[in-house]
Amino acid sequence: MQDRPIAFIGGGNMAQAILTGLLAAKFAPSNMLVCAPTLATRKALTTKFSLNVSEGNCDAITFADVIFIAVKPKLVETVASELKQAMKLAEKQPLIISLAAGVTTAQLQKYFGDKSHVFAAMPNLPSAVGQGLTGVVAGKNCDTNSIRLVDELLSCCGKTLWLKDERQMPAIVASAGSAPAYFFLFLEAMIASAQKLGLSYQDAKTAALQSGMGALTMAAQSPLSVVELKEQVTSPNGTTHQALASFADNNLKLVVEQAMHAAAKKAASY
Ligand SMILES: NC(=O)C1=CN([C@@H]2O[C@H](COP(=O)(O)OP(=O)(O)OC[C@H]3O[C@@H](n4cnc5c(N)ncnc54)[C@H](O)[C@@H]3O)[C@@H](O)[C@H]2O)C=CC1
Ligand SMILES: O=C(O)[C@@H]1CCC=N1
Repeated sequence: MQDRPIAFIGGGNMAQAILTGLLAAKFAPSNMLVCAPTLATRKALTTKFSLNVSEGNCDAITFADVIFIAVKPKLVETVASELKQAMKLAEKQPLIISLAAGVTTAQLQKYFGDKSHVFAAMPNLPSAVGQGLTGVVAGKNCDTNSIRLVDELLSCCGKTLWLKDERQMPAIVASAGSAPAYFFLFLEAMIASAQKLGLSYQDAKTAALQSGMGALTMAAQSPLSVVELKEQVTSPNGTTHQALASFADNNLKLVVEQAMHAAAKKAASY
């Protein structure tokens, strides 16, 4: 699998996160092509990863048999019409894996043609460190072998979640695609508060990060529920109780619910 030629349309944040995950899983940079319109991006990518770059998206068709679409959702249709032409000329049906939020397999099938082999995937940024979560749905023409291949590829970047019902995709966008940003925001707020309480930036960051990593590791490994773990931290009328009461007064759960609904609603709007 590691010697398969793979191309990316778009070389931004998400393409680079998946690339980093694949390279860490021993994919050869010489088997990777990134098609990016801006010279600065192409130069940065060659310097950082020593892989192939091209200004023209259609080079992806001759180069690869797996193509990640890593442009903004609104650009997928435009990019697809370019690639569709090249696919016709080359008489090739590469596997198309869209990373675009909210773009469905039915839309992809329409953009790339009825015979195309499309996957709608929703990864997240921790793919770069092998800790990603990718929700994924296969289009109607994808056979067992291509599903297995896509699963193996995405698994190089973390966990995969194959959705039985594509209507769940906005929920995956809200709870995985966008979610790393919620944790970064929470860390940002904790670091700033710890500084106000007297810690240096570095100590505040260490305290927040180590507590976060410790809590997430426990939540992943413990047989106890997150509610039970939370109770283990909370002494009756102690310090944690005061903090949690303040969160409750400010309706943190509702704040989170509203934020995730807003993300899901946006995903369903593309
Ligand atoms: N950033 C994230 O955490 C996640 C992003 N995604 C999805 O990944 C896709 C890309 O997002 P990001 O990487 O964050 O955006 P980005 O803005 O970092 O990267 C997009 C890249 O596409 C390039 N581009 C623009 N027009 C192009 C064209 N016609 N042909 C080829 N390349 C073109 C841009 O130069 C840019 O480098 C989006 O659809 C987004 O929904 C999905 C999950 C997580
Ligand atoms: O913010 C966005 O639209 C993209 C999709 C999920 C994460 N980033």
